[in-house]
Formats: sequence, C-alpha cells, structure tokens
Amino acid sequence: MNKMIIKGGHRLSGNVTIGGAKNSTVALIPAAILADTPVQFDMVPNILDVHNLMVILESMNVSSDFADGILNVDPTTINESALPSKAIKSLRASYYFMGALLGRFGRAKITFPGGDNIGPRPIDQHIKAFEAMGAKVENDGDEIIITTNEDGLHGAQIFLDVVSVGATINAILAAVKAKGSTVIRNAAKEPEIIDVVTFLNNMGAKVRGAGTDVIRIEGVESLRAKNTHIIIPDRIEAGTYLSMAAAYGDGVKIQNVIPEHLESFIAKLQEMGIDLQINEDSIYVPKTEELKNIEIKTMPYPGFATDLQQPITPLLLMAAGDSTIIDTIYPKRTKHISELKKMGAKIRYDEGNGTIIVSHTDALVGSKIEAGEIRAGASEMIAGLMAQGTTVIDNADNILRGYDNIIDKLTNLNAVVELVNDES
Ligand SMILES: CC(=O)N[C@H]1[C@@H](OP(=O)(O)OP(=O)(O)OC[C@H]2O[C@@H](n3ccc(=O)[nH]c3=O)[C@H](O)[C@@H]2O)O[C@H](CO)[C@@H](O)[C@@H]1O
Ligand SMILES: C=C(OP(=O)(O)O)C(=O)O
Repeated sequence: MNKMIIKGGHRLSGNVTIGGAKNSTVALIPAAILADTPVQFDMVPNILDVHNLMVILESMNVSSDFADGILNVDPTTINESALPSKAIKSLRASYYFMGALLGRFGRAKITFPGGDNIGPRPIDQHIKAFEAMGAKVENDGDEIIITTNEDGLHGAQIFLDVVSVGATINAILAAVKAKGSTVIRNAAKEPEIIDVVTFLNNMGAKVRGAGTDVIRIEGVESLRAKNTHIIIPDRIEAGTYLSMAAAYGDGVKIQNVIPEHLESFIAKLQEMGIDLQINEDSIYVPKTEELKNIEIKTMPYPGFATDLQQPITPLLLMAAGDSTIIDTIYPKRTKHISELKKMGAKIRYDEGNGTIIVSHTDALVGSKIEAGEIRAGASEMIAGLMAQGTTVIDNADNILRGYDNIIDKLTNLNAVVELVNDES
C-alpha cells in the first residue's frame, strides 16, 4: 500500500494531458480475449487496474506487455483456468470476464468482483442478460458459475431494469459471438460503451446503436483485429483536473479532452462563474476569484457523473454559499466527508434526504486521512493541494487504481507531492 504525501499551498499552473479512459480500458482488456488474433491498444492509462487485469490475463495463458501507453494482448493461446481471486477482487471491472469468457468458451467461473466500496453494487442485471441468452447462472459461495448447453448462447431481447454501464457492456460481450440477434433496451449510453463497441466492430462484430438506449447485435463467428485501437480520453480524470484547476489554479490548460463528453460537468463550472476557454481538444481554466454556489444531482450519462461528485467537492468549498449534491446513482458515496472534515471542511451529509451540503470554507489544514475509494481519494488529494501544511493520504492505492501517472502530472503543475510505499 502507498501513502500520498502532499505539501499543500503551492498554486497550480501549466498544462496537463489526460490519459485513456479507465472505464473503457478495463472493459477493452477483457474484451480482447474474444479475438482470434493478437490485439493492440494505444493510450492505455498507467493505472493499477490495468496491471491487475494483466495478472488475470496471465492466469489464462494470455500474454500481454505494456509500455509507453501501448498494450499488446495475445489471446491466441488462451486456456480455461482458475482466475486469481486477489486480482479479481482488486477491481470492479473483473466482472467483464463473465461476458467475455461466455463469448469465448460458452461458460465462466469467477469470484464476485471487487472495486470501489461505494454502497451496494448488485449484478442482477448482468445475470438477467446472460440468462436471457440461454445461460444457467449459479452461485457457489463467493463464486459465480455460468454454463450453457451444447448449443451455446443465443440472441435474446433484453430490457434492463436499471440503466447500467456494466450490464450493458457485459451483455454486448456475451452477445457478439452468440447465435442470432440480440436487442438490449434501456441500455446505458456512456462514451466508454461506444469505445468498446468501436473496438469490437473494427474486429468484425456487428453492433449498432451504441450511445443510444437501444443496442442491436448480430452474432458473428470470429473476431480478428486489423488495427490498433486508440482509447478515448478519460472524462473523469479530465473532470478531476478541471475541478482542481478551478479551485486552486492560476491558469491551467487541460489537454486531450473531448469536451462533448463533459457537457454536464462543464455547465456546472460555468454556472459557478468560471470562464472556461473550450477548444476542440483542450480546456483552459483561468484563475477565478468569485465562485457561486450550485446544486448537483448525479444521473446516468449524459447527466452529471457520480464519479465526479467527490472530485468537484473541494471546489464547492470555495463557493460563496451552500452547495448541495444528491447522488442518485450511489447515495452512500460519502467516504470523503469524514476525511475532508478532518481538514476543516464545512460539509455534512443529511441521511434523511440523501443530500450532501457543502458550505463555504475559508481554509483547509493538512491532515492524516484515508482514501476509502478512488474518487474519495481524488477529492482528498485536491483538498490536500489546497491546504496549508502537509496531508498524508493512506490507502493511496485507491487513487492509483484510476489516475494515470498522477505524481508526474501533479508535479508538472507545480504541486509538491510524493508516494511512499508503507509495505515494509
Ligand atoms: C468499471 C466501470 O465502468 N465503473 C463505472 C460503472 O460501474 P458499474 O457498471 O458497476 O455501475 P452501473 O452503471 O452498473 O450502476 C448504476 C446503478 O445501477 C445499479 N445496478 C447495476 C447493475 C445491476 O446489475 N443492478 C443494479 O441495480 C447500481 O447499484 C447503480 O445504482 O458505472 C458507474 C456509474 O456510472 C461508475 O460509477 C463506475 O465508475
Ligand atoms: C467507481 C469507480 O470505479 P469502479 O467501478 O472500477 O470501482 C470509479 O471509477 O469511480
């Protein structure tokens, strides 16, 4: 486990370049095992989730190598073997091996996934989709065992009861090589879903409608990679730097951004009075002295992302009055609150109506705190940069799960920050 040590009080300036999207990457890597050829990804973020997925691939005799943002995966000698439960538990997206193994072998056996502790995270909609396609799903303790009869998976009509990113992608992974047509209704519309479908279609899959709430899939026999897949920029990483720059920057340019993926987030910054300069693939955040308070409600895409409600919180502390946040996706996603309070933040959670109230706070002080999950950690990291004195964030591996080359990027922005491994 790593600790992040931040010497606060150094205002940020300069440029930062956003990496490839974590939530695309963690689906693309499992999706690679559907291919009958080696595959190559570019713009792969250097994050712990990628390294843990490589450990899972290795256990199936799938070789992979990763350097300078390029990840090669060779699934041509894949075999069915027990997957390492420690790596499976280290991230949420290991659930994509269910859909991918089903597509490849017609069966899957996998430990329940881990990932961020942000309240209940059921996978009933994933299971419903697999069952609709003819799979039998059983639980054995902490393991999920999914089987099909000799005919394998067949196409199906699937109506998701809740809009779920994971269930939408898992249903696609299972359906691309199933026999016949599948229609997924009430599908999630996140850009990462389009990214995964672009990868699959470039290998010969027949998937239409990604990015809308109806996705139609015609099963195909084989998937073969012909070119390198370039991963889209991480809109959540970009939103984190936008928040940080607006809260404590003297002028910061955020590069490799698709502004259209951040419309709801950008609208909130503009509502606060921040005069963002938005270009084709970059956003400049000027220093802003007076910030208005706002109200936020998280929603499925294109609404305000749950993954950005914690990272925007330190910025809300600077606003003139009380701001409110209601997280409709994960109402209990509040692990940052106790830690920010230790730093002097005026913030509270009203459990009765599920509202987080963030009040103007004059100063934050460096403290010893803990990153309970990735975005709580991101929120605390921004607060640490803004605080007077030193902040030590325990369990910083939760931040490293999803923030590409974080120390280098912050250092380039004038921050004073380091990681210390406290294993010994
Ligand atoms: C690896 C990845 O891409 N993670 C993202 C993904 O997580 P994940 O795919 O796990 O989140 P979902 O979109 O599935 O969850 C959305 C909502 O649906 C509920 N639900 C989900 C599945 C299910 O079978 N049953 C059910 O009830 C969840 O409890 C949640 O309230 O989307 C979340 C919501 O945007 C983000 O916070 C995560 O960063
Ligand atoms: C919740 C998140 O990740 P995961 O679903 O991988 O746990 C996140 O990225 O904010």
